[in-house]
Amino acid sequence: MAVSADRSFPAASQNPPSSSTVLSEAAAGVALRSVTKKYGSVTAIENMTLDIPAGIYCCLLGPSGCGKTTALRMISGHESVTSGQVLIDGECVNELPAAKRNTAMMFQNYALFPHKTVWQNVEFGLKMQGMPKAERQQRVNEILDLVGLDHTAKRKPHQLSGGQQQRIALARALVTRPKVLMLDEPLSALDENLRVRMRGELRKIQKQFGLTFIQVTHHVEEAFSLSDQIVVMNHGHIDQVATPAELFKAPASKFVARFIGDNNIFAGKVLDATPQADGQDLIKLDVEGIGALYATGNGTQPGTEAACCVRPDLLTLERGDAATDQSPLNTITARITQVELTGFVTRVALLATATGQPLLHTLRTVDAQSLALQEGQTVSLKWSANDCVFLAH
Ligand SMILES: Nc1ncnc2c1ncn2[C@@H]1O[C@H](COP(=O)(O)OP(=O)(O)OP(=O)(O)O)[C@@H](O)[C@H]1O
Repeated sequence: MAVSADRSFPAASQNPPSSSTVLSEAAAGVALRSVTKKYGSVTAIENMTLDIPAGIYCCLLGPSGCGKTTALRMISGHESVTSGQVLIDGECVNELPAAKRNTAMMFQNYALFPHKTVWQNVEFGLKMQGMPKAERQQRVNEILDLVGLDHTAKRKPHQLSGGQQQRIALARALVTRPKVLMLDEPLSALDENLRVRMRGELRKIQKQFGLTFIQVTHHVEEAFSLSDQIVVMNHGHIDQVATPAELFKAPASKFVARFIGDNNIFAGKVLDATPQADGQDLIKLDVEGIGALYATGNGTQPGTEAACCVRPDLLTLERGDAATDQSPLNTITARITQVELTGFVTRVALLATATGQPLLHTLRTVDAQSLALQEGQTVSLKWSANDCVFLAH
């Protein structure tokens, strides 16, 4: 696979090495089988089973303390498992030390040696492997060229920008030709603009090499923009494994719907579930104070406590009270508490008239302006059952 001509790493040579010469190892898949990790009385990970196919960008996403770093460190070998198995390329690596797992780790703070030059920093892992000098020189030169930083080889890390330090950390991780690269919050030290640019570069290099990348992040947007597969974690468990598009369309639980942000969630009791032609059920929920709401989903029984959610962009807002509306859509009346113009999109915060529940609607600014929305107005919000995701837990 040749390095594409439009790569954005600056100052790369005119004849960059191809990624296949720089990284000759094939990517490996990673799997966890019923993995549990306990620190004394604290259970950080409980019975986690996961498959990460070779060559994908996978993000472990979740709030602080949910166990993402622990999961990553067990894969890399920096942490042992209490029970269960970690498989790399189908082989159980529980007993293999980190250095023997054919993986590399890129740390949050880059962990560059401040007293060593860029060149020496990148060379370090190869030296530890006992690689002969001539081969080391060739490898380091190739990878520095590839990340466009060969001209910084003699500098110390503090003489580099944040983005350049990040690229050196990446080069140092890639130079050992790992089958899996693990990244622990690699962008968190960067400012917002650089973070967005560097995540594009990370994604690009992962695709170029076809390597398996596993990244820990608590940034929803970052996980969405980088991943082929997102693993949403909650209190040491996996709540959902999905592509970004699937996660956006159909969060699997109240926790996921909340964590990925801005969904309107209604808790209620299932009244009935009617099978539809597409294999999904049309589920009628009784929501206290609001009445019946219709959602689409599967696997529920009447009488079950459950919830449903709808994205803020899938609501339709109409001026005026909805009390007499007989349409088949879900309809509730709400009062606008804030209209926030954020650019092309306007965010409208509301309170449900019947219950006082906070709600959010987003719409194109041009549409918000034509509706002349203002704080204090009473409006109706409508949405179809197809856009309303049933949440069993
Ligand atoms: N060495 C340790 N000793 C005891 N408890 C630990 C240790 N490391 C982690 N834990 C606990 O295990 C749980 C999971 O921690 P972990 O660092 O994996 O979470 P995280 O999702 O990566 O959080 P963050 O985003 O804040 O880094 C937490 O309750 C944490 O306090």
